[in-house]
Amino acid sequence: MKPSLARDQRNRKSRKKEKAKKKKESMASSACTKPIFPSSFTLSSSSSSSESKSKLSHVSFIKSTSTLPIYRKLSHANLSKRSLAVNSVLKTVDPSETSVKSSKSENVGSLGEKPTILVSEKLGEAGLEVLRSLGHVECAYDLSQEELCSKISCCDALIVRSGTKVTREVFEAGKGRLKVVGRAGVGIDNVDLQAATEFGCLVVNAPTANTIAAAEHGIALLAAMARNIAQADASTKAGKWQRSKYVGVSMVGKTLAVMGFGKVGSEVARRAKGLGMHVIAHDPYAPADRARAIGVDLVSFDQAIATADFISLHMPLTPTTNKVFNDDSFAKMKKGVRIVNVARGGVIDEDALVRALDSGIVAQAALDVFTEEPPSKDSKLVQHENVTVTPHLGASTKEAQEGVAIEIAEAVLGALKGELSATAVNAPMVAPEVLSELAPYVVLAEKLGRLAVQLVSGGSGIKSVKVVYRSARGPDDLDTRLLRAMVTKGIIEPISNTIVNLVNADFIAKQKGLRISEERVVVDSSPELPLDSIQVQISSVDSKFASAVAEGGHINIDGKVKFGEPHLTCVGSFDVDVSLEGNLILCRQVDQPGMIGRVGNILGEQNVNVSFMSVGRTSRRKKAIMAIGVDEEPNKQALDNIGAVPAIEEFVFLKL
Ligand SMILES: NC(=O)C1=CN([C@@H]2O[C@H](COP(=O)(O)OP(=O)(O)OC[C@H]3O[C@@H](n4cnc5c(N)ncnc54)[C@H](O)[C@@H]3O)[C@@H](O)[C@H]2O)C=CC1
Ligand SMILES: O=C(O)C(=O)COP(=O)(O)O
Repeated sequence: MKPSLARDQRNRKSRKKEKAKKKKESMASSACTKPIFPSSFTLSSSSSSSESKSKLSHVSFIKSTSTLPIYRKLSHANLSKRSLAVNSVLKTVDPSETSVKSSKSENVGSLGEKPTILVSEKLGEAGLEVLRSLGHVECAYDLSQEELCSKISCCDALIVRSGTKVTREVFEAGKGRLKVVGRAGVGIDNVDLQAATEFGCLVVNAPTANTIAAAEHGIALLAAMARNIAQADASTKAGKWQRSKYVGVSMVGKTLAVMGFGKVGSEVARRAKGLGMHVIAHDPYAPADRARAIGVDLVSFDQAIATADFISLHMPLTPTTNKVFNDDSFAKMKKGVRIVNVARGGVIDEDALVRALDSGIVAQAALDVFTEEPPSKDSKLVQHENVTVTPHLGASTKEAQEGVAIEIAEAVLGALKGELSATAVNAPMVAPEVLSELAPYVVLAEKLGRLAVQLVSGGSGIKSVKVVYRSARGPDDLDTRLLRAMVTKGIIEPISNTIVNLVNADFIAKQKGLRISEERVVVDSSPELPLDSIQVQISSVDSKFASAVAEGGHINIDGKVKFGEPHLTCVGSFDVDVSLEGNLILCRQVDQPGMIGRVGNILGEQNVNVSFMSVGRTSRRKKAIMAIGVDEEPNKQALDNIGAVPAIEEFVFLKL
């Protein structure tokens, strides 16, 4: 079987331009109660493959759920090197909720209409300025949960620090509009990540800018605690002169156990070494060579707490670390141990700590963080005479706050533009160079998914989908997460009202009982290209177009990227070659002269423009498949007339 030639390519480019212009004119804009972004976009390479490969600034977005594509050019002037514009798989707006007004979006670059960004806690001015350059910024602090839920429905992004609880209710209230939550700092324990993922909302944080501030605060608390600085200060200000009461302990030569040897933990360790301390660390995930490089021994949890004179906590609050310091662990500690916590209050059982302080197991504690913030005024822990406290000041230096604000502002704006951020917390991170070369295949993957699902006959529940990637590259040399997400999007969106994106694709597939498996086939093609072809198979379903069912009994379609454009190259076991744009009619007929003309005439009579046509056949004068690309949707009459052509055995109309 040989694919026959595509025709009518001459005017393709000019038609495309016209379409793009039309779409621009009818672009959506927003009111407060309406989401401002057009519905789900997918990445499309620009019309020439060389353009799309060389620069992502040539990448445009196509609104693919509608027959009216919207093209936009991305401005990359301010893109952070750590993130890259790829796609709008992060856009979560429900098409049914999108308002369409005449466009004001010409002057707002790739963001279209200005997004609304709610900042619910104090953020450095430098970051606010970055945000204001592209969005409407509303700073509203100390909101109650109800107030936050009410405001969020009008917001595209929310920026928080540690004081805002971004609960499931908040995501529910922001559904259809809220696309990104930015945590201006490290710890994301105040954000319900599961809910964020379910609602397709990206969560990004600013993980690096406050590391030093937190480490310095840890060291400050360590030294202040060892020398009773806070207590002595209060006593002296109260008119006392208690020199013998506030005799401290030395740090030099003492053992410090750093619990959590990540960014902050290792900076604390480095500084403690400078103070002449012997530093050990516990972190089940930290590489031993990094510890060795700083002169730190990695030890077990029990070993760390049993040998330390000082313990400094730097692990995140997770279900595993929740109250990991409890009666049991205090009982294993060296009597008279001193504890610093600049991580999270929740890693300590605070009642158990009070008991350990009272019994003398713990001589002193210095705490920046609490289970409940602010802690109650009569908290026994806060009031304990051997406890030094600060009100969650670890990240609060001018430098850190400025850095964090800029870091989060860039990440949030990037996410709103459809970029994948290097600081995404609930989405896979795909390297920029990988994204760049996968861009045209992203479009292909979604279109194949969208086509395949339309070939399933109504009533057949889809349970199992297989995506086969043919590539000259080895399986480890191809990151397919993005492609799998796009196939999932293509399959699920036409048959449900769920918007699928990179954040929620796997979750939504699982929730709908859809098993998406992947297979890599190494083929003898150019390793320069990431992929030769993508095949989507849907098994155990009936098809409304029997010819789409391949020998194995599953619906089968293949596609390739040709000249930067997605092409359908196989339907069932018939080879075709048709560009995946506009709409598609697939006909199976007896292979005989005049078929193209007859169908073409029927469409022409109804003013339906044919963009491509391709015929694949089993053998001469036997069965053939005709794939016809059409710009407009044929009316019922045209479709009935096609069906009435005697040689046509079956046909199907598919929207791309
Ligand atoms: N008080 C404050 O203002 C600040 C507090 N923080 C807190 O400090 C924490 C650490 O921050 P970074 O060092 O930047 O994060 P990080 O992610 O670089 O380091 C955390 C480390 O904890 C380790 N870890 C995870 N589970 C563990 C366990 N069960 N036992 C021991 N180690 C475990 C991880 O492997 C990782 O190496 C954050 O999660 C945040 O809660 C961070 C900045 C400021
Ligand atoms: O970055 C972190 O994890 C912090 O705890 C800092 O919190 P903050 O932004 O100061 O409320």
